[in-house]
Amino acid sequence: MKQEWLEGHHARKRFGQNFLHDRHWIGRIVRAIDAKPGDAIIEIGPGQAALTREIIAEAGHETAVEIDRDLAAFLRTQFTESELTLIEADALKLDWSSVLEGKRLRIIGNLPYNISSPLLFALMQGADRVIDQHFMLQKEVVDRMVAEPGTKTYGRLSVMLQYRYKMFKLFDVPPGAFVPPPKVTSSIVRMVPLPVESLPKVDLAIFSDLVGAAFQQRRKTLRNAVSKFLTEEGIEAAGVNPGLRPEALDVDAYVRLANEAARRRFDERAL
Ligand SMILES: C[S@@+](CC[C@H](N)C(=O)[O-])C[C@H]1O[C@@H](n2cnc3c(N)ncnc32)[C@H](O)[C@@H]1O
Repeated sequence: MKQEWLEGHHARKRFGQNFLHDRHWIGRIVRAIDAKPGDAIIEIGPGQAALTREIIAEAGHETAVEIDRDLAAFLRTQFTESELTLIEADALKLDWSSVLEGKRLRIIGNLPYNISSPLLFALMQGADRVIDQHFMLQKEVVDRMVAEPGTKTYGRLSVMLQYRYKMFKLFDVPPGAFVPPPKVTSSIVRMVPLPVESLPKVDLAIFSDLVGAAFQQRRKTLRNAVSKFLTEEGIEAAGVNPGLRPEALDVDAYVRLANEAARRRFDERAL
């Protein structure tokens, strides 16, 4: 019997290592993912294989991205090459569009919390090749991802991700499920990319900049918060009341503002 844990491995803070140890919670997460034989699963940060073992048992194979060399060496002792394809790399520096090429993928991970937002944005690039994503993240981050307009947690992360994915917060996981226990509660989120045909057309760079600017000044009214992009009259032309605060607008309203800003920029250039 191979050892199940890497004895003597000290959890590395810089890699956000909190390993799942509790069978009950591992079981709940694996049931939520519900892998089927032949599913093309990619796991970010397999660590000591708490989820990996179960997923490979169900799907037969998994591709995983791990940054820690010691853990990567350990993982190679646990699985055959036909069970695990291991990419030893920093998930933030990976060219996701090439990794996600071809197959319709299911992405999972108990993510290192320090890189969760940039990683979520990087994965958006390849969302058209993804069936779904299941992640464990800090509860506060998941609350922001799924937040509705008009709430305190609604912000840039909510608007940008809700533009591209339908998201479901599934359940919370307490610190005691991990070794070492993190300081915060975690949550499991399911993200399902919306069909490309259903996405409203928008210039993503302008959309992202405008939404970022709006929420940087979330206490101001829109007329002030997005003044770099649109005049008051421009905001009205997009069908939005300039006296509202940024958190009052839904994703569609931000798309309309970004499109109006893009159109006006284009018209200015054409003059
Ligand atoms: C929170 S631990 C989860 C480990 C394991 N999946 C579990 O549930 O017990 C995060 C894992 O991600 C790895 N990791 C951290 N930063 C990474 C990065 N930039 N790219 C790839 N893996 C990373 C860590 O080494 C660690 O194995």
